[in-house]
Amino acid sequence: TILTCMSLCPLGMEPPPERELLCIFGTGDLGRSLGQRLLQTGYRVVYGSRRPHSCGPLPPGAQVMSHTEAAQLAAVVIVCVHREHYDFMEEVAPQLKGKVLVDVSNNSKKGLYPESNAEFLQSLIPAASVVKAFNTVSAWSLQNGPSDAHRQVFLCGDKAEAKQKVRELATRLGLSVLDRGSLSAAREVEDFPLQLFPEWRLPLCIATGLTGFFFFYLLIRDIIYAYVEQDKDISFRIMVSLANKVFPIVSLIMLSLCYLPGVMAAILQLYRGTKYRRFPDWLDHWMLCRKQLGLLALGFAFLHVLYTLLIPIRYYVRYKIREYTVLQIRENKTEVFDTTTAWYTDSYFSVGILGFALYILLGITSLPSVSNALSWREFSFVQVKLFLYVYGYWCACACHAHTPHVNTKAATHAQKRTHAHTHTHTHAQVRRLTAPPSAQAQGRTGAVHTLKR
Ligand SMILES: NC(=O)C1=CN([C@@H]2O[C@H](COP(=O)(O)OP(=O)(O)OC[C@H]3O[C@@H](n4cnc5c(N)ncnc54)[C@H](OP(=O)(O)O)[C@@H]3O)[C@@H](O)[C@H]2O)C=CC1
Ligand SMILES: [Cu+2]
Repeated sequence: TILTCMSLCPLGMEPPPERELLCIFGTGDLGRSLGQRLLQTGYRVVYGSRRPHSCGPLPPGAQVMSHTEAAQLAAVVIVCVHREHYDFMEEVAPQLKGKVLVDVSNNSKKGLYPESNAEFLQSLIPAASVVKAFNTVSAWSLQNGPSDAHRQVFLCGDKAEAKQKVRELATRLGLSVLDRGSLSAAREVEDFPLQLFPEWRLPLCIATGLTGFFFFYLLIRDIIYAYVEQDKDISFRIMVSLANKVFPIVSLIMLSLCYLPGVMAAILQLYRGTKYRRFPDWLDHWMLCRKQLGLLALGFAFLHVLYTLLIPIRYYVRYKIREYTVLQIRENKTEVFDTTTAWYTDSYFSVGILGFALYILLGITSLPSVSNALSWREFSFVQVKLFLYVYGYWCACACHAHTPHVNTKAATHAQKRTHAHTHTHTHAQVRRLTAPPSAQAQGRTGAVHTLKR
């Protein structure tokens, strides 16, 4: 007997455990992918189907039979059927007594049914323990091996042992599991796949609203006004000039909206004398999307930078410079270099760049991966970012407070000049425009001559 035992269990190893049998209802996309993964992981799989003999191709090694037969064989039944078809479950109810039922279903819309799918299933089969799981992984990602983004499984259920079983199963499939509590949390879990950037919604709405508002405001003020009052068509300005006014305005407003609720919350806490009371809902919502507000503000600031860098290569700007140069030549005048203007424009740009650098710094320190890597001391140092913010905001404000000032100064300067030119040259220009090309050439050589002279 010792010899036979030695040969049966060599090196004192226990005999390999019987591979556990799992049951899957439904041979659709998810049923097949999940079954395939379970087989690869070392489970045995039996499918329960309405048409065990005519269902599509199944993963090799799986058995198919009727729902009743399949349910009898396994302790865990994964229901890969849409909720609309759950009524067939009632016929199988006697075989499902005391079993673990896994509900994987999702809905196509929020609030389609009064109760969650999992709770509905539990009410159909009260004698089974329903566990909600796997609804956030897709058939596709199961087939391709789950990537990081598709690894998260949320569990909920009322029976601890049932949950433990499903947790083991999911872990063996290489998924990471998060327990969301009792079955009443199923509704929330079922809403996860339907969520569309929930914390981005409000900031995006604000950004769109502000952009739209300022765009139309500036459209009326600049372009439509010029068209109606002076009969000038400057509609081309919509693309760059107008956009480059809208973006910094929206960016600064979003930045202040990002920091305002924190200040308001602090004031509220001081006023109430306690930090243990809930904030009002609106403030709560607002506080929760601060990061997104800040990131959008950074995005708009970035656009402003790009649009500003673009200015020198714009056709309109190059045209204006050329025109002005030509006028100077014709007038035989030289503009003296104005140190004050040079100082103005240079400091305006440098303040803008520094403001943008602070913006980026704020953006980086708000990333969780960065703030998590900081020690407490470093973290409290980063708290100084509030100060940095104030400074950055001040810089940006200063920059933009200067913008109209510098611009109007330069613009009135330039305008005065061009006006002077147009006034003195109107007749000459009209003559030149109506004159034949040879005369135009003459005019030009005349200008060159005057320049040489
Ligand atoms: N596809 C996916 O990526 C994901 C799907 N889910 C959920 O998994 C469930 C199944 O999805 P999926 O596999 O894509 O759907 P499919 O439409 O591909 O498959 C559904 C299966 O349900 C069975 N079925 C259909 N009608 C009935 C009925 N009247 N009575 C009994 N059984 C029926 C059929 O199997 P048979 O013919 O063998 O009876 C069918 O193959 C859904 O609740 C879905 O929300 C969750 C996460 C991801
Ligand atoms: Cu600017």
